[in-house]
Amino acid sequence: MSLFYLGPVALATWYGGRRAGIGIASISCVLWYGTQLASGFPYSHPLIPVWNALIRFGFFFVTSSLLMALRGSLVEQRHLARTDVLTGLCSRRAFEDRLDHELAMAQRRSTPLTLAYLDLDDFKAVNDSLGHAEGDRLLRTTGQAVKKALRKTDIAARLGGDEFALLLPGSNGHGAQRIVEHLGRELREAFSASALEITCSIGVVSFLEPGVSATDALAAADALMYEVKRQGKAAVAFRVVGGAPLQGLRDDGASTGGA
Ligand SMILES: Nc1nc2c(ncn2[C@@H]2O[C@H](COP(=O)(O)OP(=O)(O)OP(=O)(O)O)[C@@H](O)[C@H]2O)c(=O)[nH]1
Repeated sequence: MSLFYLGPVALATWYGGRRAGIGIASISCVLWYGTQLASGFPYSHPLIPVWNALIRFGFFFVTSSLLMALRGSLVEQRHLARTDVLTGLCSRRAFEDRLDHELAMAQRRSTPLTLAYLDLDDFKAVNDSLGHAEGDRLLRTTGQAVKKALRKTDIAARLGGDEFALLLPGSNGHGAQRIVEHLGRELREAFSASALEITCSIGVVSFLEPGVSATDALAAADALMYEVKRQGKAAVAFRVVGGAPLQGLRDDGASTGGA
């Protein structure tokens, strides 16, 4: 009988929250109390059915509270898994999910999409010379500058260490160039405000005819960023994949300016 009432209480708590759970628990106890009275059972004391109803309500209340705590902790775990705690940007996992989704949308709508891969230059030296806490502060500063530079529809992530990724849905090479230039200004401002001589290397790949997998897209932007590192760091390289080459943008990964 308890389980008969417990099911709806648990479901109401899980999907509707504590109030809904307590509401259903109260209704269940009243109904149960009513059926006990209606059964005509000869209780040794008239208050026994009331006592039973209170005990059941207490049981439902505790169950409901435990379920709420469990649900809260699951929601928090999920949020933590999808967020980079240090910067508040997306985690790698969340970013890859969004990239998958945005690539599928871009393919369906035949719209372009740009992916940028950013890595701080000589970040290890900051950690080594100024300490890990200062390194963390720099990562947070970078995350804030990235957030400031992006549009609401763009997505940014810290993939790990000093590596960041930016996803710019709907942006072709020219649109991405404007955003990345804006990002460069934000980063220079943020770094100079922190009195740190820091630069970064960025690889920006625009997919004009998306049909590429998330893994390959990320690998292409990562490879382009490494090409910038190899050529001396502190620069941005743009690359356009698919469609006709755009005027003013090299599609061979050439460096186009400092970051
Ligand atoms: N402060 C801090 N450091 C981190 C964190 N995660 C990784 N690191 C450090 O970040 C550094 C990453 O260095 P790399 O990107 O490999 O090298 P780099 O010095 O930036 O050199 P280049 O990438 O070649 O310019 C390593 O020293 C890691 O220990 C973190 O969360 N906080």
